[in-house]
Amino acid sequence: MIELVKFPKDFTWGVATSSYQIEGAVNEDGRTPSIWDTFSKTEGKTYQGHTGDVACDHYHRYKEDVQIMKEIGVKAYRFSIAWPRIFPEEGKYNPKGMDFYKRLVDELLKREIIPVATIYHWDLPQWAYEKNGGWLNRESVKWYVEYASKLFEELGDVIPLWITHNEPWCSSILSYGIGEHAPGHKDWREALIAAHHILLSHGEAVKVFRDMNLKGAQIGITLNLTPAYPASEKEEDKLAVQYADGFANRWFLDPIFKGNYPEDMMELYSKIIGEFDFIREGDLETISVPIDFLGVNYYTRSIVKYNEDSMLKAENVPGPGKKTEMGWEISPESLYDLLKRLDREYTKLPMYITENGVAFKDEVTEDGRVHDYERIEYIKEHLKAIARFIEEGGNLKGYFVWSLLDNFEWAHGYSKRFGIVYVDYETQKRILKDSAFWYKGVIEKGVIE
Ligand SMILES: N#[N+]C[C@@H]1[C@@H](O)[C@H](O)[C@@H](O)[C@@H]2O[C@H]12
Repeated sequence: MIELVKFPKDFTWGVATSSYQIEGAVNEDGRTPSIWDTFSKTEGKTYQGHTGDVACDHYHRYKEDVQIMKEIGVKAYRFSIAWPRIFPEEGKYNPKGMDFYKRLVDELLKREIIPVATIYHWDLPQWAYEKNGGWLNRESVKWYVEYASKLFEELGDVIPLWITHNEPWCSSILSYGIGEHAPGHKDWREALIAAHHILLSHGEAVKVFRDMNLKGAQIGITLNLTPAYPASEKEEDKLAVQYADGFANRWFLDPIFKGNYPEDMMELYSKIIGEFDFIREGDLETISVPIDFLGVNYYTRSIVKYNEDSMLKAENVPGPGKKTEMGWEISPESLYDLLKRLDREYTKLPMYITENGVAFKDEVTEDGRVHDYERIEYIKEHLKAIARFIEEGGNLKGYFVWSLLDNFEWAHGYSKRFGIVYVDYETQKRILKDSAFWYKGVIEKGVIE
């Protein structure tokens, strides 16, 4: 007996991308460098020195890509807007840069695909970084609000869903603390300062959004969340989970939904960074202004054991499940656990899975196809976890596959393929993978078998 898992008729089936990862055209129509242009051109920062100079050439091929979305039947397209196209210099608006997004949105609306815009997906203008370190400078909040306000003015009447930030954990901790992403700093105090200013900019942008009273438009934020599990039943491993959870999840969930940073993490971090003198009166009220939805990016879980020598008192141990090309354990059941926890402890607001997907070694076979069965299996199992949550009354409104296209996977360059559409970077030819055809069927029927 084949088990059929049904989704609500109005479920939002989508795909997601981001500007620096697919657009290319880095010097076109007034765009100036972002921190990722600089970082990717810095020796040793990306796989084989790959950059986003050309990427998927989406800036020129966007009509073809929107047509592909139509063929797959997606209902919504989550893309990000490149800040350096809109404000190539401080205070200098670039209408030509905005015009690209107006053309893109027109194409989407012509095909009845809902545009979902991420305001910041990591491509900070280089000019902002050069003013005392970008997100380290509290002025970044002002620059960001000026940028977001212009987007609301110019596109607020045609884009119904706005995401202020993509994965603030990555644009602060990974970028200013761990150093794997642009601008590549390795300073814990800087990481927490950047996180604070990014969250503050989120809150200030939401306030402006509310004041503009954009009919039918909603605003939220996308967090990458990684549920942590203990390596054993030992009390010390459970303590390791508490800190791993605070590090990955609560440091962002708590200020947004509870109006405070988690006490246990403040105590832990204060031993490393000293005073939290960058937090001012009223900041947490701003950060926790009400939003309309939460975007959740989910890829994997973590399993941790206690390690006295680690700053977080936690050390990752590999999970028993199958691993992806990124080395991440496949754990759809942890997505179910995560959603139930968010519902229980944080919010009853609508949620969207704004990214879920997987990298495997995709190859074009002799028949000219890409038989990515493992990706179909991955998406199917995660959709089943989502369906179970919805079945139990969970307020989950949509799912965006990461990604529409194979693209520039940050420090991994083009070595990791996440797309449901294969990109031959030599020719820029697009090939719908088997997963794209499978996803088309799921969208058409609203069920998975
Ligand atoms: N890695 N990985 C894939 C994917 C990345 O390509 C996106 O840009 C991020 O939002 C998030 O990290 C997830």
